[in-house]
Amino acid sequence: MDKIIVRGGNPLKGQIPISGAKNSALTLLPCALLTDEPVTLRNLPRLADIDGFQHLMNQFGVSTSIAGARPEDFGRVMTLQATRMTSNVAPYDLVRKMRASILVLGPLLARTGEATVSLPGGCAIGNRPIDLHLKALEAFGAKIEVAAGYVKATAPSGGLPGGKFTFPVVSVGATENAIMAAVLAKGTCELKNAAREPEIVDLCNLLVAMGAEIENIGRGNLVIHGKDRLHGATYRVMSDRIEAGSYACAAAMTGGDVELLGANEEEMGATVAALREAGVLVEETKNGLRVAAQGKMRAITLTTAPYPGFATDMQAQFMAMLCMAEGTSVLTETIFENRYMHVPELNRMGAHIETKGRTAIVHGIKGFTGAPVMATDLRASMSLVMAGLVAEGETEVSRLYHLDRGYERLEEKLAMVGADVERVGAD
Ligand SMILES: CC(=O)N[C@H]1[C@@H](OP(=O)(O)OP(=O)(O)OC[C@H]2O[C@@H](n3ccc(=O)[nH]c3=O)[C@H](O)[C@@H]2O)O[C@H](CO)[C@@H](O)[C@@H]1O
Ligand SMILES: C=C(OP(=O)(O)O)C(=O)O
Repeated sequence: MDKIIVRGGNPLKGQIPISGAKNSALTLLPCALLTDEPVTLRNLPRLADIDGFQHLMNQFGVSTSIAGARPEDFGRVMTLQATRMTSNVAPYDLVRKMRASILVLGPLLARTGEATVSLPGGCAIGNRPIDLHLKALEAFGAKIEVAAGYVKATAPSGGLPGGKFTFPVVSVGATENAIMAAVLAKGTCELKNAAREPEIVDLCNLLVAMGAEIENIGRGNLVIHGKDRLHGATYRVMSDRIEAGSYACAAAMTGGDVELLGANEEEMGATVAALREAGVLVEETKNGLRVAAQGKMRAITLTTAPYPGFATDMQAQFMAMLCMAEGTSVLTETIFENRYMHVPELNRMGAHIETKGRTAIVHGIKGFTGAPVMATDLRASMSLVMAGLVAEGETEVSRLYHLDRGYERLEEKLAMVGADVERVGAD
């Protein structure tokens, strides 16, 4: 299996192109199930998760074609067409590899009146139930049965009548599934306490481009008037605010100065605010965001929360960065119960982090020391690469399949800004 070798000590300097957002792409792809016309997505990141989703779509009989994919370019363009569906079953083997597969449930149900999807199960960061996905679909009139590890959703003949649902806790995925089911409902669907993440806005914008009628986009109370049919569209995936935030933290902790091409400050509010509070310079440029270190960083306190709060997907990267700040930072994880898998690995590299339940106390250190490390999830893996960028000596990060799920050609982008990093095949 491949490994990434990082030799620390180089400040990151230069420009980094930011890819299309994984978490947006994973909810835009299943929208192709909602129409028999072609849906073309531009700026799709080249990631293992996107390849996995393409296979899943092919399994339903959706044709997919990729254009303009020169190996040297970041991103690509994919056209999907669900002219005739050959299946509405998402099997365990495909779903278990990628939790986001559950996002086909709503659109399959809306398009074919029935969907059978394997339960995705938990993962390293937490239990991750799907009860809210099911309750929202039920509120819109679906019949839900769970048996033998699969969920089967059925709509009355003629389609989902529509209805109202209030989320007891904010869920990104459940909001997405509910929206995708609602756009083809017979009546009106209302969602309260819906997620407001920029990726949800991206989803709504694509659906509107396909002919959907959605009120209050970007707000917690969504009203969706179902349409008889949607049509095709061409749409550009938003840029990845988590990838951009990760490189911002990496630049800051290495004493660097980078321009993140395509990054959008408006969608990165809490990340930018936290960087500034830590003493990092962040300013908008014509093409994105400039992030530059300004001497020693200050310790800060952060608590993860649904958007517009501080993203759980940025917690591990901030933790690595704050190890290099002056003083003691406090991070609290409120979204996932087990999202501190990076702590023991960072501590092996010389960090001084203590966890007490959902809170992590991060004591500033003078520096990391390189070590062989591995992580059990995507952002945790990134935090280890980042520690490696400032560490004395060599850090060897293994289990790259986590990083490959969410960072397009990470080692190439880091090398573009002066990092000493290479991917090697393990013997
Ligand atoms: C592909 C994608 O977009 N993934 C993102 C999405 O994951 P995902 O959509 O899985 O995360 P959710 O927003 O649904 O999860 C938020 C919280 O709600 C709970 N919950 C969720 C659904 C449910 O039916 N019942 C329930 O209790 C979860 O356990 C968690 O504690 O949002 C997360 C929170 O911003 C991010 O970390 C992930 O990167
Ligand atoms: C947790 C994440 O993704 P997923 O929901 O795909 O596991 C993430 O992107 O940090």
